[in-house]
Amino acid sequence: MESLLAGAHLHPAAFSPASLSRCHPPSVVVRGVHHVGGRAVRCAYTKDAILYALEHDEMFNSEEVVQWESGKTINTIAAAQGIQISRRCRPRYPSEGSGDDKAVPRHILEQIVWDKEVEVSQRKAKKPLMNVMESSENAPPVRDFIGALTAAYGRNGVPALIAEIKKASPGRGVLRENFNPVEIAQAYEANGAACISIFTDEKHFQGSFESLEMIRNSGVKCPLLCKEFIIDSWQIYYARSKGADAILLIAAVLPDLDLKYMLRVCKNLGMAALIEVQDERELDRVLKIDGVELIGINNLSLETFVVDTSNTRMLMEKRGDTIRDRGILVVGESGLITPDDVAYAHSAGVSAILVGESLIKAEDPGRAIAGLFGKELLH
Ligand SMILES: O=P(O)(O)OC[C@@H](O)[C@@H](O)c1c[nH]c2ccccc12
Repeated sequence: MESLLAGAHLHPAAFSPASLSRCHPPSVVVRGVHHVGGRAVRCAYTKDAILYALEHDEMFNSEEVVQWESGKTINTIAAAQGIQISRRCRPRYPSEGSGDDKAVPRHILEQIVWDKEVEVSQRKAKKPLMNVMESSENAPPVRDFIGALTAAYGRNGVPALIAEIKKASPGRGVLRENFNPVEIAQAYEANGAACISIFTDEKHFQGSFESLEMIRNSGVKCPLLCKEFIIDSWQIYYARSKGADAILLIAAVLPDLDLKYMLRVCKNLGMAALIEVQDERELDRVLKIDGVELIGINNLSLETFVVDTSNTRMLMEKRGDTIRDRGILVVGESGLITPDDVAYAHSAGVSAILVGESLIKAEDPGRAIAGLFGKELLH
């Protein structure tokens, strides 16, 4: 499966423009047999990998293409996995079809994803994959996100804190008027946050990649999570190029093959992936994937933006044993405000928590950390 990422073992004749024009970002679209040293190895190629290979003339000895995975559309594949988000697949290449502009999103998450498709296609047009890959190579070195969480948990005996920087959210509007992301990050770090999560989505959360980059260049040492709605591996390279050490992958948005592929992209870049689930079905999908190290259980429904803090406990009761056996670290996410909330999440079995609103809204977000835990954190 090495070719999954490299995209470098393909024969151009196997891929007609018509097949590439299908609407499949960036899932695996084709399976093939690749002959290595006389041995046939089954491979899966992503559309990005194919396009990358086509664009860069990196064609080697692909033999036979067995079957287009894409007899089905991405939406059919996703729906069969319980995903409620449809992809509109805005045109990226001239041969690709356009989305249906009159469609109405079913809920806020679908709206966000549709907006993200437009944003990413525009960003990609300005900075193609090759350029962003190159910038990611020149980015400041990756820091160990999971290591920082584990160390902080060991040090404090309470779940490690991923403190979040977000100016606004669709459910709550603007959370803080006087908003200086670098100052907040420094205050979080000084008060014992293990890692920092930075919203980069502009349209719905008023975040930016500039804040991520500024925080990374400000001397803050905590590993940084790029909090983005990732739908395309291009965004992972982009996040890395801006100094991110980890990214978020949302199981409600991404079909299994995208999760697997993107996890692999992350690992190749040395980054961590926080894979976020909100229900049992998503958790079971994620637990089937090899190499998962970090799962976030969200108490926030991304369809309704309603919070239920018992969600983490409920899912841990059901799947905690498997999670522990696999050595996966779980992050409890959203709606945590008081030391009792933290204790509740801890007793459910999480080793880390992701907290935004209750810190951001406080007059002094740094000092609010001691209030959240009921004690000062060591760092
Ligand atoms: O601000 P809160 O309730 O402390 O939650 C933080 C974080 O969990 C939340 O921002 C979040 C986690 N995953 C998401 C996905 C989309 C939107 C928001 C989120």
